[in-house]
Amino acid sequence: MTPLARISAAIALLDALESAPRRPADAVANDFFRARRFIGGGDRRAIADRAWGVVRERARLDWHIDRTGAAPTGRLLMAAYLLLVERGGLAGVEAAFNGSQYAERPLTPEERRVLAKLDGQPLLHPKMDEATRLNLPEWALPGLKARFGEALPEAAAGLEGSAPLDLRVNLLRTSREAAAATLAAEGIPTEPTRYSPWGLRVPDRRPILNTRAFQDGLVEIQDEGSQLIALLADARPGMKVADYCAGAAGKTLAMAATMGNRGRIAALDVSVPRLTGATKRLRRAGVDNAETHLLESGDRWVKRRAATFDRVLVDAPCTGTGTWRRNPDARLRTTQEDYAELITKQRAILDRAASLVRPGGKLIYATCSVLPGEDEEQVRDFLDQHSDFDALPLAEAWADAGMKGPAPGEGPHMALAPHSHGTDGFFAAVLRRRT
Ligand SMILES: C[S@@+](CC[C@H](N)C(=O)[O-])C[C@H]1O[C@@H](n2cnc3c(N)ncnc32)[C@H](O)[C@@H]1O
Repeated sequence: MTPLARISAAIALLDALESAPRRPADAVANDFFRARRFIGGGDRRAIADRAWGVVRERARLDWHIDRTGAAPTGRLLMAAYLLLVERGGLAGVEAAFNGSQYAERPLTPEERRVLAKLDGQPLLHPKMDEATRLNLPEWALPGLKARFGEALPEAAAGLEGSAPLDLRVNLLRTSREAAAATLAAEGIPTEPTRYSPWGLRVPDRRPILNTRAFQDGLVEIQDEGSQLIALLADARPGMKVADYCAGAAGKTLAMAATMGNRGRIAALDVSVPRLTGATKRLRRAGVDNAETHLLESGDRWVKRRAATFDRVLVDAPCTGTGTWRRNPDARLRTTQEDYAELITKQRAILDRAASLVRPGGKLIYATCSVLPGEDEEQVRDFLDQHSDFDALPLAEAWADAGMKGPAPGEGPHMALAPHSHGTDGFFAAVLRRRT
């Protein structure tokens, strides 16, 4: 593909995203490329990079375009991106939209008028409101301010950065050192992660899905923060563990490893496709102490097993604000209403899951959100309603899990963020049932 054809295809992808505003962008992009199998790998990457670039900067580009009185079409967004982000100059944009074969048709007089107004403006305009300047949705701003205070600009920049590729070594199959050596022999250098004893970071995000190490189940892709949640669960050999909201079993796998494949894990979820994915991953990783169960309405599974689990991990559905750098479209898609609905849902899930914990057992509540409303405020409300549970200070939960070094933070709970920990934004609270 020529460079101009790639720009044109990126605009077509933006239009496809725009026509499915509630669908996750990566699902739309997968469909887009599946319908265009003639596009090769290098072209795909170039097209997706440009389209994601626009998605990342969408709020700021909208702000600029809105001031000219125009509507943000795919073509205008791309042209504004080339102008304001790539700083290609007006002549460069005209050249990209030159109407030659496979290139975009020339700019219309109206598009030219808009772009002439944007030409020379800084992307971060002094008149921009705080939310747009920081690239944060209005609905999340109060919560983010409460979480980060003075450090908000730094934290917002962290949530915009590019995410590293982290691997969790499958201790059922190998050691961290041996996995690193296997990957190095396949041309993938890695570094040990800062906090997780099982983690390897791939510094330049090389593709690893075709490596032997991955295909043989020696490593799984999992952000270091996510690994730490599984670690705090402190699941030990012989225990009975429930992974409530198990999804595709990311944390089930990690807990199976700390349990040395001994004891039982129930991986529970309401989604059939996710549990199907979980079953495949468990097999590939050689886990044989876990079973999946689909939670359905009217299901008596939870009731029948009340107060019988040593550990219950609730990895609750959330706004995903902590993973915005991986899913830049989520900050555009999620609304205030979604946020309110999720808070209600999290409360119900936590209540139900808590009934599974035996006296003396631990309940771990986790999200990939950095908003206190989904995190410590949920924990506080839960503890107000459940006098039989106490919060375990992070340092104690960390030590319980066999960790010698300092815990990743000083607060009562674990609150990770890209700018402070180099991980995605995650929250975890460890609660112990007394009676
Ligand atoms: C954050 S994701 C879990 C990710 C997973 N633990 C992992 O590490 O890969 C949240 C999950 O909660 C599930 N979920 C949503 N509502 C639920 C409910 N009422 N009960 C149990 N699981 C639910 C979703 O299907 C989704 O898989």
